Amino acid sequence: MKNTIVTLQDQKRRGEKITMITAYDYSMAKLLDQTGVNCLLVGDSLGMVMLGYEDTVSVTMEDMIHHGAAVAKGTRDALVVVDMPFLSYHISVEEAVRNAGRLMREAHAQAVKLEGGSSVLNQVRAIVNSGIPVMGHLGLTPQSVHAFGGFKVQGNTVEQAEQILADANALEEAGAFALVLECVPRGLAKRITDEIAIPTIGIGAGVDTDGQVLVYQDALGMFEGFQPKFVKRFGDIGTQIKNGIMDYCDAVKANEFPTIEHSFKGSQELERLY
Ligand SMILES: Nc1nc(=O)c2c([nH]1)NC[C@@H]1CN(c3ccc(C(=O)N[C@@H](CCC(=O)O)C(=O)O)cc3)CN21
Ligand SMILES: CC(C)C(=O)C(=O)O
Ligand SMILES: [Mg+2]
Repeated sequence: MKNTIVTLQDQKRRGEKITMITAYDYSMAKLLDQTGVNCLLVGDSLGMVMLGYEDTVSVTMEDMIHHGAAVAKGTRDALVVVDMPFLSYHISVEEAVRNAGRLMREAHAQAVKLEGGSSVLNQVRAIVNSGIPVMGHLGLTPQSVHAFGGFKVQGNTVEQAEQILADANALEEAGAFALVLECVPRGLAKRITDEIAIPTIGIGAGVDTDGQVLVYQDALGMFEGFQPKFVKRFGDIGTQIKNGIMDYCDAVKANEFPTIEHSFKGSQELERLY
């Protein structure tokens, strides 16, 4: 069944956990969608897991549209949310609305996600007013990695925690339909989840958020760059890929692949000649 922003909000009301996983291309989106996962996130983490960058800062609108459109094509049931990349919503409210609109029109997103609290409230209001659902993202907001001095847990001082709580309330007030909480202490995530009416989706935010999100390469053992503490491996697809392709290479070298079943017989006319 098609998931919408309304079904996600109903899940919070009913106390039913929300599931979200990243997706970046057509064939993977098609597989992931068949699992019944509620939400596919075309994350700007694609810069790191698909393009090999050190962080997400270099990701462009064109990258997000390219991958977003592929995911939308492969998805039937999940809600497709596309990240707004660094600097696509900071320069002006107008640019933010234009870029959110491009993600809807050109990537066929059903909602957009952007990072930050008090500094982006005008943008959130304007995008929501144009009819585009907005998901917020607080805590470790990776587009600010250089301001944070690394990918570090956020909200560990009382002052920081109060700011994140205030930002969560302000995002709800500005019209966000849901909120990602990344790398914050679990008590803070619980407090926010209890205090706001919109669903919270955690990544490294403990067990009490209304839902969870992971990068699929982390969940399936397909990314060898780093493994944050919040990741659990639910599969070992990296090993399966390597073993499968080693078997393929061995079979080619041993003349065991292809066999006659994988070959095309020529026409009768051609069979006489070759
Ligand atoms: N593959 C992948 N998975 C992710 O979860 C992810 C990305 N890429 N790219 C974008 C951001 C970056 N993220 C990250 C990256 C590293 C840590 C990390 O190493 N965290 C340390 C905690 C460091 C500290 O607070 O001192 C950890 O041990 O979890 C956390 C989030 C989350 N996002
Ligand atoms: C990790 C999630 C929340 C994200 O923003 C991304 O994948 O880009
Ligand atoms: Mg992101």
